[in-house]
Amino acid sequence: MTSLLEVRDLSVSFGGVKALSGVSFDVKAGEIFSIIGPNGAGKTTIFNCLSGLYRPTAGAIRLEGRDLVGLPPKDLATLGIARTFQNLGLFEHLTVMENVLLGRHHLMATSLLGNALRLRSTVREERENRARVSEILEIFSLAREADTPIGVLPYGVRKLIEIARALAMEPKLLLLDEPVAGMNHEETHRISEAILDVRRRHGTGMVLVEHDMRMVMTISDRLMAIDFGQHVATGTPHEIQNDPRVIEAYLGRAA
Ligand SMILES: Nc1ncnc2c1ncn2[C@@H]1O[C@H](COP(=O)(O)OP(=O)(O)OP(=O)(O)O)[C@@H](O)[C@H]1O
Repeated sequence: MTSLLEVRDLSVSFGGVKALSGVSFDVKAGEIFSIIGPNGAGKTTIFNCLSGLYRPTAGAIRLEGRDLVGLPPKDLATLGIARTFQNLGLFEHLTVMENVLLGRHHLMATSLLGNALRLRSTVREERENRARVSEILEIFSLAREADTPIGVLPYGVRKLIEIARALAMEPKLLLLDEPVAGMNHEETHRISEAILDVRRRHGTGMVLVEHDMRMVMTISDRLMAIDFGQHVATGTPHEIQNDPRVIEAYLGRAA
C-alpha cells in the first residue's frame, strides 16, 4: 500500500544551524503518527515544511505520490493538508459555526456576487456547508455552542474549535501542533477522544506534535523520536517507550 505521506531525507538549515538533517518517515492513510523530541529537536520545523511555511534545504515530501516541496500553503491546503497552530488563530467576535465555516472557505464555489444576489445555488451551498459543519461540531460535542461567540468560551473549548475548523477543510492529512498544551486532564481526555473519533469516522491521517507523553502514547499508532534534528527511532508506543536510544535521547532528559 502506498503511503499517504512520504518524507525523505528532509534537511533544513538556518544559516549555520542545521535544524533538520536527513529525516525520513511515512504516514499511512488513517494513521495517527506522532513526532516527539526535546525542545529544539526540530518538530515545528518538520510541521512548517509539511504546511509550506518553510522550504527544505534538501529532501522530498510527497502526498499520495505527489511532490509538495515548493508549493505555497494555500496550494497544500487545496491538495488536502490542514494544520492547527500552537497559538489559536480564531476570530473572537465570530460564532463557533462561523469560525468553523471559515475552514471550508476554499471548498466554497460561490462568488461574492452570488452571495449579494442570494442566488438559489448560493443558498443551497450555504445550507450544505452549515450541515457539514454541524456534523463536525457534533463529533466535538459542540453543537450546543454553535451560535456562541468564541470570545466567551474557555481556552480548552477554543482549542477543540480550532481542530474542528481544520477538519472542516476535509483534509487527507491533519497536522496537529500541540493540541493539548495548557489543558487540564479532563480537557486533554476530551480532545484525545475527539481526535480518535475523527479518525474513526473520516479515516483522516494525522501527524501530531505534542509534549504530553501520556496523551501521545495513548492515541498514536506509531511515533518517531528525533533529537538535534536527527532521527532517533520510529515504532509503536510500546517500542518507543522501551527503546534505549529514545530513553537516552529524550525521556531520560525530559524530567
Ligand atoms: N526560523 C528560524 N530561524 C532560525 N533558527 C530556527 C528557526 N526555526 C527553528 N530554528 C532552530 O531550529 C531548531 C529546531 O527548532 P524547532 O522549533 O523545530 O524545534 P521543536 O522541536 O519544535 O522545539 P519545541 O518543542 O521547543 O517547540 C532549533 O535550534 C531552533 O532554534
